[in-house]
Amino acid sequence: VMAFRYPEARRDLNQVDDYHGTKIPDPYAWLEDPDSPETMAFVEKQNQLTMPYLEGCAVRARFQQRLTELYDYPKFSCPYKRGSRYFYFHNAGLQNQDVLYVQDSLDAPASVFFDPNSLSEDGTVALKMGRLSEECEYFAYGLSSAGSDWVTLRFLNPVSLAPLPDVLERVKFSCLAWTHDARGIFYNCYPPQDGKADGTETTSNINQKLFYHRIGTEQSDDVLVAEFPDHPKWHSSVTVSDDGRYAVLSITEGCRPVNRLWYCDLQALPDGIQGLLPWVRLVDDFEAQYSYVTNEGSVFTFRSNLDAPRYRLINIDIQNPDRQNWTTLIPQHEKDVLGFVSCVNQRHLLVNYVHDVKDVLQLFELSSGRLLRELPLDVGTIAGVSCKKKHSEFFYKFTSFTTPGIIYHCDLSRPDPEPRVFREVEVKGINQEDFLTSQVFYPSKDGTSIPMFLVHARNLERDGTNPVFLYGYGGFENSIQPHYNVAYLLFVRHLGGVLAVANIRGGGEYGLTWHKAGTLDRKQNCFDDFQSAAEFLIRERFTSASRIAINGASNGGLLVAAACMIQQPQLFGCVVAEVGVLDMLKFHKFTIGHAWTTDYGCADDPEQFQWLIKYSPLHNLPEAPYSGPPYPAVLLLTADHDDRVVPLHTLKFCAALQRGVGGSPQQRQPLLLRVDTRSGHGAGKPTAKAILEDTHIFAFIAETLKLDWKD
Ligand SMILES: O=C([C@@H]1CCCN1C(=O)CCCN1C(=O)NC(c2ccccc2)(c2ccccc2)C1=O)N1CCCC1
Repeated sequence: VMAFRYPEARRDLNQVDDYHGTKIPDPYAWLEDPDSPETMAFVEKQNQLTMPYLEGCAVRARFQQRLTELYDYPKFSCPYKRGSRYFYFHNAGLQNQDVLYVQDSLDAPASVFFDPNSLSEDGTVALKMGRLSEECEYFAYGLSSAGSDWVTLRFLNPVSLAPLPDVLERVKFSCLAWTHDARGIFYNCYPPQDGKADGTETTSNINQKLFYHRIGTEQSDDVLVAEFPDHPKWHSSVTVSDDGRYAVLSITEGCRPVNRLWYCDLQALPDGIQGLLPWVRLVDDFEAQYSYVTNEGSVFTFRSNLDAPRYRLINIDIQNPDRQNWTTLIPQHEKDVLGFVSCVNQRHLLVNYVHDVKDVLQLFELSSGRLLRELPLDVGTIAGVSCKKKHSEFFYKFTSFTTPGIIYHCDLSRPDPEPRVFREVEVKGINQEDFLTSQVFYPSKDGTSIPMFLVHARNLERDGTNPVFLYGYGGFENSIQPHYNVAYLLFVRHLGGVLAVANIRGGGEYGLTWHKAGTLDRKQNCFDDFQSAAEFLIRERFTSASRIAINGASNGGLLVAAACMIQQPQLFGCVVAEVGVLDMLKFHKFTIGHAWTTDYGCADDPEQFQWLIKYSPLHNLPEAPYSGPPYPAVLLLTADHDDRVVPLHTLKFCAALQRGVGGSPQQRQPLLLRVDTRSGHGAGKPTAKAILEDTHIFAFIAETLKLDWKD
């Protein structure tokens, strides 16, 4: 008898697509319409099966109570000095959204500047972006609802807090750059589209445009300053230079770390910004990335990966723009990756390096590129920096798996500038001494050495029985560095687990070569690296296959749900796949999916179709009747307003999984789907939803791996 009766899902056997001569059935294509009664019924039935199971997990109540207790600690961002005042984000502990405060000095009383919690009952309206004009005349801010990428821009007077009537709609993936005269702001928006635009639609986002909005005017009067009708996939982003003179335009196509670099001398515009700007095309190809750092007159400094996969700083004098005149300000490091770079104190550069996935912070001289000093930092990650060229002081926030956050303050105008602890946050109830963080390097299938962080109790017995929570991402040059997560610590402390974070290829941990090695026709390297992590943990007697839970979200959902579960079902005991990319043949058709072809390729291309069909989760599941090794327990998560990775990926995959594997009598472990509502891909998720989701994830892991709570 089957352990679970899964909801029936209609299979439309007439739905067969032809990919360059190969016929591919797509029987659940009807699930691609989020608004059809049939799809809504499918979602309802899945939640009706899953929610009772999750509520019924033995440790759920205990985990939720403990997680809520430990989550309830005060959180602070670095302070940002704007004008004569300081602004910072703060969360008392369980507030759904962080609140923006302002104070006249670092030790003056603070008052609420902007509180997104007042904008919705359930905390699902989030402050996605905010920008004060140069002299603090105005505050521009973007709100998103229910987890969608769509943003509405509004403005307020930063002293009186009085709202302005200006409202800008259809904003998405936008820059927010004031001209220094504070008369207006550059931003991006999309043309009007048929149907909804609330984050539940799957309509493709193309033809993004760049506008200049003058304060006090209607959005319909905004000045179109850049558009690319011949390149519907292009994104543009403006930075106004530190001296306020130049609009620096970065043009990207998809998610490759490369961009064109155009600029406009705003002072040379006879009548100001009246139409398409006379952009000067400093770099007009997609060979490398150029990120504006600062400029001294006509000499611009860029962080670039041109002939430097681990990045370097180059200077370009726009009066002599030919490539042979470009110079190197800070050469590429022979091992470490150049991270963020910010100008501070007029003549210094605050420079971050990543050394074996751990952050380093150094101060350089802008004029010479000379290293001045290293700033002290424990083993971990810089979670935030606040500095401006015109300020002599700066702040940076340190975090790690066991440190919630330490904010440092450094003032370079002092004779002996030493960073000092500005704010250190403690978490009641967690003793940092209980945990041991280590970094190991393990061989992947092709012999490549892969870094992995481990966090476990000091007295861990390596007897092969410890449960493991193995997390990975593996794409888009996204590096997974140590970060504080209370749920991870509860898994270690109360479920006796080992947290493992594998820095697999596709990320940016070792620069472009690491990223490229996990993309396109080499995407299988990500899956090999992740499977090798599990094999290493078993070989080193941390654990055994049935005790391993793997988790990943977004591109990480592809990693776990698909490649690892399907390719090695016997290697894992539990899989939690969040908002995953699971239909690799059709992802480019929905919302912003077309931007991901830079990592994945596209099934429209015959050669790339061959790469994708080999690992696409939806297309590599067993067909019923299945008699292979039982699958791990599976929890699939998605949400109705996820317009980054639309829920259809997960819905179709769930239907195919439950039919292909769920019908087998050997399949004792659950294969479940939970679709959340008024929730999206993750950004801006309210605290209440985040706690509930982490509770469900770890309660499911505890239940299916049969873990007991230990106080
Ligand atoms: O969500 C994602 C991927 C991962 C990184 C951002 N992303 C995105 O899909 C971002 C979507 C929109 N977007 C671009 O298409 N280019 C970005 C960009 C930002 C960060 C990294 C790469 C590109 C951009 C826009 C304007 C100016 C400059 C850059 C951007 O925000 N995925 C979901 C699953 C697979 C990949």
